[in-house]
Amino acid sequence: MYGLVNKAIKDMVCTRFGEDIWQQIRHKAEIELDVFTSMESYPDDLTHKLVKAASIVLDLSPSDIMQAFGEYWIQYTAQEGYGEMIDMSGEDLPEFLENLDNLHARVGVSFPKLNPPSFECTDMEEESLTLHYRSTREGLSPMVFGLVKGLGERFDTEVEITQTQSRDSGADHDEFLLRYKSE
Ligand SMILES: O=C(O)CCCCN(CCc1ccccc1OCc1ccc(-c2ccc(Oc3ccccc3)cc2)cc1)Cc1ccc(C(=O)O)cc1
Repeated sequence: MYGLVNKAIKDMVCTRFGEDIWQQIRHKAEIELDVFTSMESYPDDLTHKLVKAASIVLDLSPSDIMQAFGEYWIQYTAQEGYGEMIDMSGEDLPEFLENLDNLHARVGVSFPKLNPPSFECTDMEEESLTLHYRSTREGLSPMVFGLVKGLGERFDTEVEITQTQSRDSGADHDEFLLRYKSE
């Protein structure tokens, strides 16, 4: 994952729990680095270690950590200069999700080590859609709940997300039913 992700995790911990909780998490994760370079690519394992250590130190489940991170990612990337990119990708929540693979393709042009997940929308109705999430990475599906919640806040749209299929229980990809109020 690009360092931007690890920087966002550090930033979320520092702003919400303080610097010394971050140091405890970094120590527990046995990570020497204290500064992550946004445009450098780091092993995915480093991010998994951070999530696991944060879950122990904060006494929260890894799923809670990933949901909180997903939500934080939306505001963090907007403040880190990707706000226009997000704004260009859709006028509303469904349109953004339909364009998300294109957004990743655009980022990937400049940053070839990007290994983005794929998001596909089907069964699109006025106030609902099915979101298919495919990733080469294991166990990050709780992050999708937070990402969608964060998008709801960004688009000022009430959204309810339920997982309808899960890789953990044998499906070939994760699937979510999204219900939202169209303004
Ligand atoms: O792999 C998985 O299964 C879960 C990945 C969860 C994080 N994604 C969230 C995607 C997303 C979902 C909903 C709404 C918004 C989302 O993200 C928008 C977005 C996506 C990518 C970036 C991005 C921008 C620059 C990057 O790299 C940099 C950063 C600074 C300078 C140079 C390069 C890396 C990602 C920014 C916003 C974004 C992402 C971040 C990093 C990677 C990667 O390094 O492969 C792949 C995807």
